[in-house]
Amino acid sequence: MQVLKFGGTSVASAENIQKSLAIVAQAAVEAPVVMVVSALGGTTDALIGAGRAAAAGDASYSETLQLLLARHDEAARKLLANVSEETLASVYESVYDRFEELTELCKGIFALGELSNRTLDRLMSYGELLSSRLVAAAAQAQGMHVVWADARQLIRTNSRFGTAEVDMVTTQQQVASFKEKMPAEIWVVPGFIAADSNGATTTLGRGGSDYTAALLAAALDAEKLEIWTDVSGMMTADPRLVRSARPIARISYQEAMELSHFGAKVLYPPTIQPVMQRGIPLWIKNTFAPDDYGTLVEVAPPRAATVVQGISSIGNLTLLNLEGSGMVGIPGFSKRLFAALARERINVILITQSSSEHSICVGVNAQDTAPAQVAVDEEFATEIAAGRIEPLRPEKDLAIVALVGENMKDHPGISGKLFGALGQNGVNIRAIAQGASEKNISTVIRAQDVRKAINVLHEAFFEATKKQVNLFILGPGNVGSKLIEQLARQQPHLLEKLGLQVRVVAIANSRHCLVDENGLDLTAWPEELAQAPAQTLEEFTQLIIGRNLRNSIFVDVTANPAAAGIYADLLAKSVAIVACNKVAASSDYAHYAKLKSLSKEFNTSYLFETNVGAALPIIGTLNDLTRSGDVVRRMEAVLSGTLNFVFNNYDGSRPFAEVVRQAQAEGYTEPDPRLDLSGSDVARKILILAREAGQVMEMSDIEIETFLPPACLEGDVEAFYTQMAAHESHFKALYDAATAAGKRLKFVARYADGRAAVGLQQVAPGHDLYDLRGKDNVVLFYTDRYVDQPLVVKGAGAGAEVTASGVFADIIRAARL
Ligand SMILES: NC(=O)C1=CN([C@@H]2O[C@H](COP(=O)(O)OP(=O)(O)OC[C@H]3O[C@@H](n4cnc5c(N)ncnc54)[C@H](OP(=O)(O)O)[C@@H]3O)[C@@H](O)[C@H]2O)C=CC1
Ligand SMILES: N[C@@H](CC=O)C(=O)O
Repeated sequence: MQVLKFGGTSVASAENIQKSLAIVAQAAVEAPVVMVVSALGGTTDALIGAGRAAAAGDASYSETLQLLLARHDEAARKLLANVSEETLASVYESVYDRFEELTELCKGIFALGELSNRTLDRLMSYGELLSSRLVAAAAQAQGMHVVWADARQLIRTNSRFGTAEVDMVTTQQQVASFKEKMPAEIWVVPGFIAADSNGATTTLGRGGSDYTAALLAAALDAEKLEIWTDVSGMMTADPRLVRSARPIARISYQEAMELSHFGAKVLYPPTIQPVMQRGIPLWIKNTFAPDDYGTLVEVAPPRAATVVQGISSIGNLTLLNLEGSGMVGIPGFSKRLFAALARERINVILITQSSSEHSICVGVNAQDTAPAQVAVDEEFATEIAAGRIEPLRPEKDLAIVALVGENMKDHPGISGKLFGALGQNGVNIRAIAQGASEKNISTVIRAQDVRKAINVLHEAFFEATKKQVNLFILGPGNVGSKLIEQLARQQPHLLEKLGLQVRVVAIANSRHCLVDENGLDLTAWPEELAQAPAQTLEEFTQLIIGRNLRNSIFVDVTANPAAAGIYADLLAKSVAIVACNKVAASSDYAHYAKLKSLSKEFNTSYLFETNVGAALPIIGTLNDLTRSGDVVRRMEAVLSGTLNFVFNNYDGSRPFAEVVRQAQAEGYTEPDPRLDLSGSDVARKILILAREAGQVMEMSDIEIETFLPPACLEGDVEAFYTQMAAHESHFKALYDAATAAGKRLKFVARYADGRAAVGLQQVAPGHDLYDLRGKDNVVLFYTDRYVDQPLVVKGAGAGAEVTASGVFADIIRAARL
């Protein structure tokens, strides 16, 4: 024999019932079938609602019953369209009779104003009684040899209404004798319901139809049990939370049990025990895609390709912490804690105790929080009054996320990877539990982190080839728009070669903010951004934090001080920062140091390679030197693309101001070009290099020798250009003097022994800085290892395209951390 169970969606409508019957008909060709059915999807909830309404004196329960009747009536008409009048009348009678009973029952509840567990069990049983009658009639109408079997005559339980426990021995006997009396090709049996020794209706818990099927499979020693549902098997994670979740083909009973306990809703947890005891294979199949393989739960599945089989979660969790020095070394505290909870019938989901014995922590369903608190505080009233332990401390809004897999046993590094992946994404772990069997590692985290945590873990354990990265880009100007262009072009390459799915979730400037959590269209963004709503920087920060997406990176492509002010908040939430904005790294040393330490503390990136020399690997090289123990003694550099361009192109044949305008037009200058021309931009770059070399320095420690007449720095940018034009002779004189000496003008930054200065110099031929073309930058590092011959980094040091490519490279570094 074989047992096939069809869940609520599989029998939710006449069409679905037809699909289920087709599956049964095909199976019956091989061997007799026991078809266990749930109530039509949504019926049980409706019945409970009607019962509660009636008990509360709300007459609207009768409308609920009418709706249920109409729904069953409609299904019956469709399913039985071709049967004789006589058959139809008899089916209708049985359906209407049930509704009459149901109506009477609800009237009684209404009159008494009370809904006991016993009555509720009876009330709920009508869902399966009706559906199974309907399915049996439809099967008969199709010419199948069907017997309707009342589960209450098959499955015996005790009289604990609501949570009845099965009497296996009597159930086995009743099933055997029924089989003898009523042999048939197909039995149709209502799931979920049973009866106690007095014949009173009991139920097996929500989802209990799976259990009914497993009990019958065990009692009949069936060849197999099939659970037909609306998904193609047990999944590696909840597909509503993880898009890339996939079905698990083969899994052991123990693993399936762990996963079903931890919220894999396709299987009611107690289902596995009866079939596991007899080694009956259990299939989970999809009624709506019957050809899909599904999941086979069996004794010894082949070794899985992945160490972890699935990731599961339980929401609505409260942690109860019992703490106090009075517990240490005294036997019996845990026993009393668990006894107090058990007296209130509170189920303990998770237990942890530190070896200091100073605290015990248990996880319970959130709805049990208040009764648990009362029960435990009462139990320990004496100790609490004496100050030996604290009153029970509940922590709410938590969830469990668990890794499940038999291969985790004796496999080092699994917990390390788990903690690393969660830690990098700012998911704080409140408690941990791992049984000695090593089949399950459970972590308790904030409920609001569950989606992110499961996705991060799914990527870490199942998608070695893919990691999703979520970018929030502020400042799509000169550099920012080039960056977006490069990202759009390289997305396929990143996925294929680096396994990175880089999505731009938000783009904002000072006026608008465009957001799409599924990733923006990187071609249409300029028009869409212009139409998008306004958002303050504070709101943008909250957007990044609030979305709580895994592997989030804030990309600051502005020159704005306020934007630099949000890094600390983001790093503290494990959001990585990639900035070409130089404000933060050149701000007060204390702030710079705080950002560096937050990045360490929260194990996330703060990268700003483009702050010096655009995309040239200057900061990276310096970091490599110092990390390997070298000491930077001296640096000599040209760090302004703008100034190098200007002095390479100015010879007095056209006005100095015009050459500066050209540098601005070509995208080398800061948004405010006065920063370049005044030497301030170079000063902040040498400051950043000195700091990265290990010096504690402030901007005020940098000596800036400006070559601009003071009048050029008064007023706004237009006044700056006007004043430069007015002082043309000053610039010409600087040029002529250098040329007369056979030298070139270079704006040079120098650092030595903790002191730094920037200024214009005449550089002679043969000097390392003399032959520096166009907008190039160069840095000469003199260190303990590079004593006479410096380590030189040289190349294009400004421009939107190259700078964007440097930001891009930092994004990849942050993504691959
Ligand atoms: N050009 C280069 O060679 C290099 C540049 N950099 C750095 O790149 C950064 C950007 O330069 P660049 O692209 O030329 O500058 P742009 O002026 O072209 O772009 C700046 C962008 O920032 C936005 N922005 C400004 N203030 C805010 C704010 N408060 N909130 C949100 N968005 C804001 C602007 O939006 P809006 O249009 O609304 O004002 C604009 O989109 C600068 O920090 C610069 O130092 C670094 C290395 C090299
Ligand atoms: N304005 C800067 C650009 C990069 O920092 C420069 O000219 O070097």
